[in-house]
Amino acid sequence: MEEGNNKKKSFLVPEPALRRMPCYLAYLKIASRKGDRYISSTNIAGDMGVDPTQVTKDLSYTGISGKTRVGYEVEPLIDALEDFLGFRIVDNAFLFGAGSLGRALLHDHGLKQYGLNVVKAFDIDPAVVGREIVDVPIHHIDDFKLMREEGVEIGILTVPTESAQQVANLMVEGGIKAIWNFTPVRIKTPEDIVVQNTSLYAHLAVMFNRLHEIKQQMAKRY
Ligand SMILES: NC(=O)c1ccc[n+]([C@@H]2O[C@H](COP(=O)([O-])OP(=O)(O)OC[C@H]3O[C@@H](n4cnc5c(N)ncnc54)[C@H](O)[C@@H]3O)[C@@H](O)[C@H]2O)c1
Repeated sequence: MEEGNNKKKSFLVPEPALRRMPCYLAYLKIASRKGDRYISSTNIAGDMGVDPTQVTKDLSYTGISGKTRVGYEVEPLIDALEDFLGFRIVDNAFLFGAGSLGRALLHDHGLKQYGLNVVKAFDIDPAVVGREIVDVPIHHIDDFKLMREEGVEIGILTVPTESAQQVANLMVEGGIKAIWNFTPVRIKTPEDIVVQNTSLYAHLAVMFNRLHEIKQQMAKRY
């Protein structure tokens, strides 16, 4: 699924709370479009299938608290969540591996909305090096070191599994401080590097398993 390499380290905000926050944000934006000015943690909890005390605790990390009886003011809470999650500041990033998944990410408009702007991509394939994909130039990986002075600290890793560790090492040497790792390889990095592993297929496996279990339960019932 999605997990970081930071289990040993202690952070102020627990990862599950951070993962729920974008869902609260999306929910609040829908409420805002409907014209709701206030919303209670009970409503949010009921609609999102979360415990109300959990909602209150999660939202307290933004520094905003609800008012008795009326709940949270929707717009300030949206602002606070976006600020807290870093979605309002756009960070530049490099992408490593402009293949099928890398290209799909370059085409995704959502990344920039959520604060991530891919400015360059790196690959080894002569068929893509020198080209642009949605205005993002593709350079040869060997040129990456020359670009370290650009101060980009975030790297997206979408190379084949066999090259994952080697490219991750290059990324770290080149000044990357946070790696969004889409490969299934559990890459090894120095302690001060943030690694976020993401797998669509892990979620797919959970979906298949749940579907299978529900079908079995239904079959037993009837
Ligand atoms: N997390 C997910 O949900 C998910 C989904 C799909 C694929 N993946 C993983 O993402 C990775 C990429 O998958 P894909 O389908 O896009 O593969 P792909 O073969 O289409 O693309 C890989 C790209 O990396 C380039 N590359 C190879 N070695 C390189 C190197 N040393 N430096 C820079 N670029 C290099 C290749 O030329 C190619 O363009 C794989 O590890 C795959 O397992 C993960």
